[in-house]
Amino acid sequence: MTTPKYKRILLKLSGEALMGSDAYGINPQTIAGICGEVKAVADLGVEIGVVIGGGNIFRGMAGTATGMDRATADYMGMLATVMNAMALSDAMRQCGLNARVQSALNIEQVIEPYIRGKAIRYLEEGKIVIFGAGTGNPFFTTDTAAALRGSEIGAEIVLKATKVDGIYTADPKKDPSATRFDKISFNEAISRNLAVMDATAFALCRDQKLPINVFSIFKAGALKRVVCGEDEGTLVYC
Ligand SMILES: Nc1ncnc2c1ncn2[C@@H]1O[C@H](COP(=O)(O)OP(=O)(O)O)[C@@H](O)[C@H]1O
Ligand SMILES: O=c1ccn([C@@H]2O[C@H](COP(=O)(O)OP(=O)(O)O)[C@@H](O)[C@H]2O)c(=O)[nH]1
Repeated sequence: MTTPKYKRILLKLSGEALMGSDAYGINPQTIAGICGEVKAVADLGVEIGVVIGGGNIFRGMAGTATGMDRATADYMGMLATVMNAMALSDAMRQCGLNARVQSALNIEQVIEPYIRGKAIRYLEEGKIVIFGAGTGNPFFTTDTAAALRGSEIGAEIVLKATKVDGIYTADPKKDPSATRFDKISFNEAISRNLAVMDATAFALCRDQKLPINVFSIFKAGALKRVVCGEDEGTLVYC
């Protein structure tokens, strides 16, 4: 059996990863595929915390473009991540995984609040914990929520699952000549202003000495390869 390199991980799934080829929302085949990738890692005995984005439903910055107050738009974005968290937990249940959702915003009739000790207990019991509502604060992103929750639960690494297969010298969607880094230090990633992740998230992980690996969620088996310490995506190190 393959031996995982990490005992506990924090997986950040971008909201847009749930869209598949749709224009917005959640694509059932895509979410089922992602659950399959997560199951392959859970079956190795790895403890998994998940932070889910909301960009497939609502993005705060898009709201402000229409003149909406930034904080109001950000709260709407956080509620979007709650919907994704609920959809993901249900899809996980359908593929035989035991998941719990916790929310950084209080909506007790819908999901339980974020309680760090309880989240850690669930992880120890082998349950997957999905953290909804980001950090619970406007002006932040779910990447920062991943850095925060990853630090809080004592994860050994933050795995950022996204649409690109690593960190490039420039946004590969806009610049076809961009080249991929195998690894990059936090300081270089921050000083190069790489838009793949926000500086707050990079800085928090750097200060907590929590490495990040950026990889493609659409590449079959990539998540398992990262967890097993194989060369996949881009590693951000201290
Ligand atoms: N230097 C870079 N290397 C890799 N991806 C980058 C870079 N700059 C910008 N990106 C973009 O960042 C996105 C990954 O961030 P993510 O949070 O998943 O996306 P979004 O915020 O759009 O949901 C990629 O889809 C890619 O287009
Ligand atoms: O701690 C947080 C996390 C998220 N958001 C809001 O929720 C939206 C969705 O999160 P994000 O853009 O990080 O999702 P992703 O890019 O991963 O799909 C953001 O645009 C913000 O408006 C926020 O205000 N605070």
